[in-house]
Amino acid sequence: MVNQDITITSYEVRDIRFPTSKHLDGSDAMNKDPDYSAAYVIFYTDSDIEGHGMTFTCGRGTEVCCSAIEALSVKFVNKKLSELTVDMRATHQICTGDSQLRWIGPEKGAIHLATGAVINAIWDLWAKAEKKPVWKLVADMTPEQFVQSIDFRYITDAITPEEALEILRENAPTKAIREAEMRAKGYPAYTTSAGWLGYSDDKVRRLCREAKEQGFTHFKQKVGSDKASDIRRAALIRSEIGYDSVLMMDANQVWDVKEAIDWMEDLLPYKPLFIEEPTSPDDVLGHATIRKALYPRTRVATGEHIQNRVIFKQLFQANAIDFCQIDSCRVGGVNEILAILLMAKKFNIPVCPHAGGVGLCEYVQHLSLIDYICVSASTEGRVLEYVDHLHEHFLEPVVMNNGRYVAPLASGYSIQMKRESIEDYTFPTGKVHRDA
Ligand SMILES: C[C@H](O)[C@@H](O)[C@@H](O)[C@H](O)C(=O)O
Ligand SMILES: [Mg+2]
Repeated sequence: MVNQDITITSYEVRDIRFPTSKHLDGSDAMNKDPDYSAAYVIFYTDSDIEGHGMTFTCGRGTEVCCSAIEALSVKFVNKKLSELTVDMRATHQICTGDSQLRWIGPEKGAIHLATGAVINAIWDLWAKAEKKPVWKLVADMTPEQFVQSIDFRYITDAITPEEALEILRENAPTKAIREAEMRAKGYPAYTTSAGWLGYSDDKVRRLCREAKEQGFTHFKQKVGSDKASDIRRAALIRSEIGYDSVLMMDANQVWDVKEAIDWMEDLLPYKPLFIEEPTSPDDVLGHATIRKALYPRTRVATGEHIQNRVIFKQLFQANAIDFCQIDSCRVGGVNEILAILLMAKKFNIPVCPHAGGVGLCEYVQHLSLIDYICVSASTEGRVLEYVDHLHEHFLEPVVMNNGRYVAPLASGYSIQMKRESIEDYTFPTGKVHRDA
């Protein structure tokens, strides 16, 4: 493969922060004032192709992820791209299997967020070398190549490589039909940006109206800070979107298990499709208890803080969730996502990725296309999150049309930021921070 005859020569890591807390964009009951940020990495090569990747953070702490990215990136210098892509499972394990770094995980927290950035940058590099978007690179893989990129350690009690192959082989003959459909129609989305907790009622009302006009039929509301205000806000949103549209609710981990059930009882009249992150992301059995108490009056969703495939496995095994919200860089990048998509398919749980923040929409559009074309072969009950912030900083920002993501066609993982944005928002030396 001539395309891949390139070698990584160096890397650059940047701490990039956007002052979104100024207008409370992205605010919720737990994250009251996020500054949407990226721990960002660029792999340079001996050609003009660069691999870009990032992991999403909320401001303070981005420097910790940058340090972890440095620790991992150095391991890729002098590697040939072909040497990395020939065995993507082994490439993933360069990050997750380091015999010393592993101690500060394993496969969780800042070091795993860093793995997400680094592995995603390698996929970006590979896809650019092959002149394909990442989703198409994966959609063109044989079932064997797809499975070869996954680390099945710790999940074979839920799905074996053979079972994974069976799923992919069954879908392979019809992949082209679904690909054509996605190119023509795009992937259905829902919006969160109308319902941030820190927005005034008037602003929420206006944003709901605008989103409806743009074709959205699914809306997410932030809850969990003050029950009376949640009830008032739910009534307000319902009055704007009606009961033909779908309302979701997101508590961002604020409640204890019993508190979650009691609080939601009072919000059920507004018919939320699901309650997202009702409690700690590590509490598998707590999610199962909440689900048992509320199902089917509402359902349970989680994923943006689920640290790895093992916890997703347990959530599936324990019947703890109804919607699986993979996060493109919370877990260790594309490889681990593929494992989670396959498990979700086996347990018949729809995948509705977490997006928003900065860069997450750009990433996850690829993942939902992979899910539909190769794995789930269904869009039923599936919507991909959309948040209308910071897209202007990307070279190839997401494109929405009538409440759907338009399939991205540019090479790579759509995550490359404009050089000017990288410079201006680098913390603390960039122009935006110096002038603040
Ligand atoms: C801090 C962030 O904006 C979160 O509120 C956001 O990721 C949210 O949970 C979501 O589901 O989009
Ligand atoms: Mg959320």
